Amino acid sequence: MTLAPFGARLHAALETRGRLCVGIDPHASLLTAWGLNDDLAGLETFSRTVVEALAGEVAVLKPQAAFFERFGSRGIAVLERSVTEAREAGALVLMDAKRGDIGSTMAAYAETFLSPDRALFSDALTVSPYLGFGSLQPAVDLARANGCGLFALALTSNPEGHEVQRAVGADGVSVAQGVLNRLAAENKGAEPLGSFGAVVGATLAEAGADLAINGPLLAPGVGAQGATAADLPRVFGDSVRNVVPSVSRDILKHGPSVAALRAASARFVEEIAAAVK
Ligand SMILES: O=C(O)c1cc(=O)[nH]c(=O)n1[C@@H]1O[C@H](COP(=O)(O)O)[C@@H](O)[C@H]1O
Repeated sequence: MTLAPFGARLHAALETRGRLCVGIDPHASLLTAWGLNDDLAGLETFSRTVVEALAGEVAVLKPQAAFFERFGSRGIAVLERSVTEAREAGALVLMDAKRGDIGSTMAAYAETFLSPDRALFSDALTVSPYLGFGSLQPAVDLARANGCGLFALALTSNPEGHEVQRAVGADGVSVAQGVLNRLAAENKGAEPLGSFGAVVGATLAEAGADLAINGPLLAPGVGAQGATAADLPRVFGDSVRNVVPSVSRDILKHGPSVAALRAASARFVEEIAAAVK
């Protein structure tokens, strides 16, 4: 079955389920706070609970691969099941693996996450463009062919990102703006929304870049990193209509109660809707 383009699927999901991505980040401290052990069984219970609570509710779930990789191949098996079950329950899955390498290796990463016949097949993948945006071409091509999306790191939520991303090249264009321009080119003419998104932290004092890429803008940093829904219009300006705020710890801390997880994510959806008119 061929999927419709990711941008169109995301646009529809945001309209029907609300504008929110929830991260599945099984931190050791969260497992402990949920009364679980920091082991494979704890990981399994945590992930199953988040998927059960939220995959039928929120537009996007974003598993953070690092927390599953901590447990080796059996942790990755848990990740595989989480992805499959979340997709079956109707959530779009954005795999947060931040892959980026030379083109020939990038092709293998793309196959892993963006080929429908692979166990970790996801609707979209976070990618790092810092080996040069062109090195991502195999992922761009496979995503386009299979109805998937990419989110390229442009202006990340952490303070250290600035030294690389705000650097200005000989042409007077910042590194981040260069990434945004390449994404805009990939999204040209796409309706209602392109499939090639940027990551732009909600924690930024200001974007200081042209965010009109005709694609989604993933905005981590809301909650535990200090940003709030009210910050979004200031950071994103007119492009706020394409923002997809992402929250992990500030929702996950409400578990293990399924009802409390749902209530916390519903509160964020409401706050975001009120801030992003
Ligand atoms: O790509 C990301 O999702 C991401 C990019 C970024 O600039 N900053 C950022 O925090 N993230 C991820 O978003 C999540 C943030 O988690 P919380 O701070 O708990 O909401 C983590 O999984 C990060 O790896």
